[in-house]
Formats: sequence, C-alpha cells, structure tokens
Amino acid sequence: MLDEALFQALAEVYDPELRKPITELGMVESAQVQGSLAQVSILLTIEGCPLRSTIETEVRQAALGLDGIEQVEVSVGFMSPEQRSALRSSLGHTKTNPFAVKESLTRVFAVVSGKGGVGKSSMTANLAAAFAAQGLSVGIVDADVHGFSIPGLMGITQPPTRMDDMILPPVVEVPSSASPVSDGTAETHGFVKVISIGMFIEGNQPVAWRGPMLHRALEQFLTDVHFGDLDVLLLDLPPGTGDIAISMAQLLPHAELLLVSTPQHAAVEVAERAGTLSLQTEQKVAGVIENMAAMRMPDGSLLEIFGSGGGEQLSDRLTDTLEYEVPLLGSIPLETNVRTGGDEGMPIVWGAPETEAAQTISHIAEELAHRGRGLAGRPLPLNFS
Ligand SMILES: Nc1ncnc2c1ncn2[C@@H]1O[C@H](COP(=O)(O)OP(=O)(O)OP(=O)(O)O)[C@@H](O)[C@H]1O
Repeated sequence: MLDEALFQALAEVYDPELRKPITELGMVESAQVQGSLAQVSILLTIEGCPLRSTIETEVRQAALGLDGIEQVEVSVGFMSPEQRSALRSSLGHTKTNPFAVKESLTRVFAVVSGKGGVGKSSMTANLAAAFAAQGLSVGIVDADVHGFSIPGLMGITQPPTRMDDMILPPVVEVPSSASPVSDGTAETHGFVKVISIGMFIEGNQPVAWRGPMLHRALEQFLTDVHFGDLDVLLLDLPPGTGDIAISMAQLLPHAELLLVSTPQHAAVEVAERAGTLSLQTEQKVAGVIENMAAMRMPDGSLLEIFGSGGGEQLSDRLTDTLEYEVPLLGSIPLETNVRTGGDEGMPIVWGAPETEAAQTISHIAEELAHRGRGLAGRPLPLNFS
C-alpha cells in the first residue's frame, strides 16, 4: 500500500551506496498515512546492512517533512534473493568490466610512479577529492597491493557490502564546506567510491601474491564491484613497472597515466621508465605531477629538500621519447597539511582547500577534467585491409 505524497517524500531518500532514490530501488515495501502517523516499511538489500541506521533516520526525516505528519513508524525487512536479483538486473550489473568498452564515458587515470614513497597514494586520494568537489562521481581502485592506503587517506572505515556476487564499494561524500558546486541535493553532490585490496585482507597481513593473482584481483575489482555511473575512475598502482601495470593495461586499455615524481633529478630516470612502458601498452601519459617540491618556511623562504626541476625534466624527456606533449601538470610543495590530512582521513583538498598544495591539486583536476582525452598515444582505428 502506498500513499502517493509519502512515497514522493521518500523519493528524496537516497541509498548511500547505490546513490539512487530508495523508491527506485524497490526498497519501499509500503508507505501509509493514518491521520498524523506515517508507517513505512523498507527493505534493505542484505541483513546486517551497515547503512541501516542512516537509511532509517533519513526515512523518518523525509516523512516528518510532510504537512500533518507528527509520528513515523519505520519497520525494516530484507530483500529476498529474487528481489535482490531483480535489483541487480535493474542496476545493469552484468559482471563485465564496464570501463573497458569503447563507449564508456568514464575517464580512467592510472596514477603511477617509478618508485615508492613519492606521494602517489596521497595524490590519488586528493585528486579524487578534487574531482568530487567539482560535483563529479568518482571511483578509486586501490591496487597498490603492498602499500594499500587509500581507505585510510579517505577516512573510510566501513567494509564493502556484498550483495550475492555483486560488491558495493563504500562511499564518501564531499563535505558541504568543500562542495562549491552542490545545491545540497544528492544529484549534484560529488562523491568518491573506494575499493581496496586492503578491504579483503585480514588485519595488517602482508600480501604475498604473484602476478596471476594480482591480475585476477584487479579483474574482479572491475567486474564484481558495482561502481554505477562514474565520471572519473582513478587507480592507485604499486610503484614501478611490475605485473600489475601490465594487467592494468590489458584490463583498462583506455586508461591514461598520471606520473608522480619528486623534483629530485636522480628520481627522474626511474620515473621515466614507468612512463615509457606506455609505448608498449599503447596507453597515453596524460602528464607529470611533481610532488614534494620546495617547502615554504615560516620566514617565507623556500627549502628544496628534494631539489628542483625534476618534474620539468621528466616532462621534457617523455615529450621527446613519446613524441607527443607530456605536460608538467603541477608542482605540489611539501606541506605538513598533506601528511596530517592523510593521517586524519581528510584529504587537504577538502580539509584545507586554502593551502598551496590543495589549490595546485584542484587546479590539476580541473585541467584534466576540461582537457578531454585527446588522441596522442592512442591507437587510431585505421583499417589497412
Ligand atoms: N606534498 C607532501 N607534503 C608532505 N608530505 C607528503 C606530501 N606528499 C606525500 N606526503 C607524505 O609522504 C608519505 C608517502 O606518501 P604516499 O604514501 O602517498 O606515497 P606513495 O608514493 O603512495 O607510496 P607507496 O607507493 O610506496 O605506498 C606519506 O606519509 C604522505 O603523507
């Protein structure tokens, strides 16, 4: 039984993981009004759904927003396997990799580095935060098997939800204070969905996987995880040119590479190797991000802990080798805020947007979003037959 006005009010309640109104997802079993009492029966996707209290609270608030409603009773049930299966088909989840198809509208960026510790994961988290602050729908696949850190950097503690053979990734929304483009509705509010190898490992165990297992894990992330429609997908890969970089190229041939390096000249050579791998994989290098550049001291002077000029040098060398322009997208200074934001699970782009590091990263995200894919480095569909 459905009361039309109450049902309409419940259409304002979004499932936090699926990012759609609960009324569209078949989650409202009944909605009735008797005098000043609203009675709503909702069906959650799975028992033990971690978002139960969030959804219940929002249902209550939506019903109380109706004229004349003073009391709300919410009863909670769970979908049957048939209802879940109907929901999966309505979401179009087909257990195929949606990002590999040519028609996919999602921009895919693989964030890579020659060596570890240069801030690749911090850049991935902050770029995702910056894209989301522009109102975009963003996903991150944290495939840095040996150093998975994205959930911590994004402040995510809840696990993914398993819905039979479909996995729903945890979501973080842009805080309202960092969401200039949002008018407050769920449709305009950017978000970041995250899936990480770390979410499938017990405790703090090391991951001793060989190439084929890594390939399978990445493939499963792309096929079993339901990201929904994304504007941007970012991948955090392990440093270097190992197995997973090759798997990524096979599974995501349209991914563009973002190469992170420090300004140190000695680091350029090793970063260049990661960039030139793109010649073999036929992927495009979208640009270089120099991280850990000169730190501004309290007296205003600059301290070049890792030297200077490496980003520029890397961009020049790759432009020569790859024979298309590989721009230096920006140079992010060493700033304590970057580290503390990471430790607190609040990317500086959201938590301290006024800092130079945050502004540079936001600028890079804006430029990437507006620049379009371009054709350089991508095989042209020529037919010589
Ligand atoms: N611009 C910056 N200013 C200050 N600290 C930074 C900056 N960028 C990164 N860091 C810090 O440097 C450390 C390494 O960064 P991060 O984990 O992002 O590197 P990584 O390249 O992903 O490492 P790995 O691939 O080895 O896991 C972290 O403690 C991070 O907070």
